[in-house]
Amino acid sequence: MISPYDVEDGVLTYRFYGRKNVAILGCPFNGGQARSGVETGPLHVLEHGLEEQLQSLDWTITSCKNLTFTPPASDPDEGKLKRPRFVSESTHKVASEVADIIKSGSFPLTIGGDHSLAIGTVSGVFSQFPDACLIWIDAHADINTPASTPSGNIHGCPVSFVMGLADPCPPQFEWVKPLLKANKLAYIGLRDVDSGEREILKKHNIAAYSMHHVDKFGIGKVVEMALERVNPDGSAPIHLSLDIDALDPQHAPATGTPVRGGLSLREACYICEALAETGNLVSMDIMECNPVLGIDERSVTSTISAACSLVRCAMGETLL
Ligand SMILES: NC(=[NH2+])NCCC[C@H](N)C(=O)O
Ligand SMILES: [Mn+2]
Ligand SMILES: [Mn+2]
Repeated sequence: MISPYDVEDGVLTYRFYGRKNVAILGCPFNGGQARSGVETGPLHVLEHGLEEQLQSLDWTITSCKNLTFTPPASDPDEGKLKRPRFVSESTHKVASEVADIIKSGSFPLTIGGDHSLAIGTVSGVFSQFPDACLIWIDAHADINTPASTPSGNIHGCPVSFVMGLADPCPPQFEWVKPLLKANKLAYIGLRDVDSGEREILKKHNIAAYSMHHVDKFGIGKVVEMALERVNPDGSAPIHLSLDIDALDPQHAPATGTPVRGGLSLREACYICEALAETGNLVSMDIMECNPVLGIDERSVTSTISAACSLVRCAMGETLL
């Protein structure tokens, strides 16, 4: 049984908040990887009408702001890591914004930008909800360490940073606390995992459901198993970090590191709905939409509208 949920007059309860207040945090940031354009993701998602869509789901938008990120004048590589200062300073800012949003009683909805931003969102959420768990929906595990990263792109490393696996911790990231424990993390949608990452997943016995598991068990069972692993008694707050490349490129082609054989739109929607159903969702990231990489108007629109659909599902749409 998936953890119980409260439905009152057909409206989902978000039990860690008194009312349905959401603060949208646009993060036009691209420093965690090499392809420009991902910084325009938030603008496209908002122009698609996300605010109105959330309002029609009875959410009050308490704030909607875009952060600004300015690259430092000098930012030499730290070992293999590229743009360590830019990523560190930017994600530090995101962490404090997310923490402030939660303190003010709103649900932080963070729109990226590349997935290195999750260093900030996870740090912010776990500073306020120390017993939270993290559901990471992605083609990639993003758990490379500074030693294992094949690319040096920090968007492939955020999970290792928030778990404190980077040893030694790069000096730029000393502010990041190891708030995430291995038994509080579950992945769904994996299909492009580096060999170093595979070792880390095994060593720490992290709940990782790949596309193979989705095919084998079906998405309903996979979500149930994932929640059972990270939230066995159903009481923990949940942060959802969603990389749009978890979707099959058929549905979300405009992204920097697409991988074939991904989640159908319905499977991804189902994950979001099931998490909403728990009533325990406290925060969500939607990352890695890169409109510049769409080959035509249609591929951009399908990517952005998929992102908006997933947000709406997590914010209670289909159960209303
Ligand atoms: N957030 C993402 N799209 N990450 C892709 C990571 C790709 C690869 N594993 C790397 O470390 O570079
Ligand atoms: Mn990815
Ligand atoms: Mn990712």
